Amino acid sequence: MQVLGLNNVSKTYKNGTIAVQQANLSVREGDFVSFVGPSGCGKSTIFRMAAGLSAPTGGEIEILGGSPDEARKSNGIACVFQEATLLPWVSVRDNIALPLQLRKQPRKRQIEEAERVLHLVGLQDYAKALPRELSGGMKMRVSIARALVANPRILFMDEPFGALDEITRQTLQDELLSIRQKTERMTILFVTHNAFEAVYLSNRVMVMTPRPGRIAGEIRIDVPYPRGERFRAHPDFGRYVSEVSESLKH
Ligand SMILES: Nc1ncnc2c1ncn2[C@@H]1O[C@H](COP(=O)(O)OP(=O)(O)OP(=O)(O)O)[C@@H](O)[C@H]1O
Repeated sequence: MQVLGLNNVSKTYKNGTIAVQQANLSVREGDFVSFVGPSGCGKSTIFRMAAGLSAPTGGEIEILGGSPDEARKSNGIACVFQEATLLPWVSVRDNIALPLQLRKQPRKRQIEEAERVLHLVGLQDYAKALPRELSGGMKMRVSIARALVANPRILFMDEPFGALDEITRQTLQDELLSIRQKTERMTILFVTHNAFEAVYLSNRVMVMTPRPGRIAGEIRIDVPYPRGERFRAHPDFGRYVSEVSESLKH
């Protein structure tokens, strides 16, 4: 079942910058789709349009059977960005509960749901901590938990691990795949500069051209989940990474 469709989608900013030109894409439920491409090729712009945060100047976007704005308002989608953007003065649990609080859910439900996703990201012992007491990786886990708290069907992640060291990054990649296994049929769209990360996580890697951004091609990673260290060490992994890296040069 298609959950996201881009039909000739373009975006020209008011200053005349053509950020995205005629992007076409069909994402099926349960896909893990990564976008790779040079800096400034329009990856974030595509995301912002699909997530209803910015309007396209051409073409159509259908998401969860309606418009991006409808999907955002109905909690069907959630976003995670490179910066964790937590409220510094409230506890981890309340940061996570924020989307439910904004939708005026009963307090009891807010706490139950926040506790549920705290377990999912392994931070159950930090419910009462403040963000400043956490490491960068833990802050990102909180940010992911906050995105998951309202059970989105599509999760947009824009370079979520870009600011983390390599070891933390790999740990979080594994945690994300494990969350995905537990979260039935959640679809993930993921922006990264890193070919290794894209191959490890995704079943589809979309390669973008330099500005104006177009989706130049797709590389399918036909390796079943769950994936783990054995995949990272497998010759197929290196081959896929080379294929993605090569396609970025064209
Ligand atoms: N609000 C804006 N107004 C004008 N131009 C913009 C705006 N946002 C982005 N751009 C331009 O659009 C192009 C695409 O930007 P975008 O952030 O989508 O690229 P990106 O591929 O996500 O880049 P990066 O990998 O560096 O994060 C860039 O040339 C950028 O300067």
